[in-house]
Amino acid sequence: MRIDVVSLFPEFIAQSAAVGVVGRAQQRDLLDVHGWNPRDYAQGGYRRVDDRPFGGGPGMVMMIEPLQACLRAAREADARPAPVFYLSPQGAPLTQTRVRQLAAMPRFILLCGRYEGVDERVLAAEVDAEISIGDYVLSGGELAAAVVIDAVARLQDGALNDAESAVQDSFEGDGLLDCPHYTHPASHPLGEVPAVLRSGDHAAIARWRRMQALGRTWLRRPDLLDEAALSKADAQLLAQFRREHDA
Ligand SMILES: CN(C)c1cccc(CNc2ccc(C(N)=O)cn2)c1
Repeated sequence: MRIDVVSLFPEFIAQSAAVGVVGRAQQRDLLDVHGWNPRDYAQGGYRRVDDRPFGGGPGMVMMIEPLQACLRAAREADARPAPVFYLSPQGAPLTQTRVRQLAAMPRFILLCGRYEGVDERVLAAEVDAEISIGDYVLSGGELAAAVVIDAVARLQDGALNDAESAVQDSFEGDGLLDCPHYTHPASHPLGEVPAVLRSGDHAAIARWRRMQALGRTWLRRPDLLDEAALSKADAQLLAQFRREHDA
């Protein structure tokens, strides 16, 4: 998979994509992240990339020309068609379902805004969809781009080794929150590890973990818990959790 990122700070993107799971995915040729700087496509001595907003008001707006030239260069760097996604607070909220869709694409381009954003005509002409990583404002789209890249990278086949891919089975797999996790020591002043996890009874362990995931989703994020989507076994486990919780 190839991801091209248009940003005034491409070094930020390159550095964040060089470490951890994303860096390893690149080393394994599962992913290619390329940064592009609109300033390299700005004409004139000052290499201007932003200007004052029409209609007045604070801040600056990123200009059309450098962005359009930079997007063209990024698009033409690879023969495959490339959707362009703009990271902005006005975008569609990023969900794991959306991450799975993005992770299945051969390539896409991420456009990172700075200042007050980009000229609306660029969005209309060049951007296929806007993505928001949450309802808050950052000083630039780069951190949001890094989030998208990380979430997509870990879904590439071969990116996670067995120890890490356990997480895929929980929230990412079925829309529930994760169950609690414990490791050595079994006894500690902070408390004991639940006995079931040390019982060796793998069916009971799987049931307990599922019940915990269902229960925690019910307690913390009932909006994620679509009763209809629950199997009969899930509904029974959740009912048992709620009985024990209310007891
Ligand atoms: C209107 N405005 C301030 C603005 C408009 C566009 C881009 C930016 C760059 N900052 C970002 C980008 C994304 C997110 C997110 N939530 O995904 C948060 N902040 C700011």
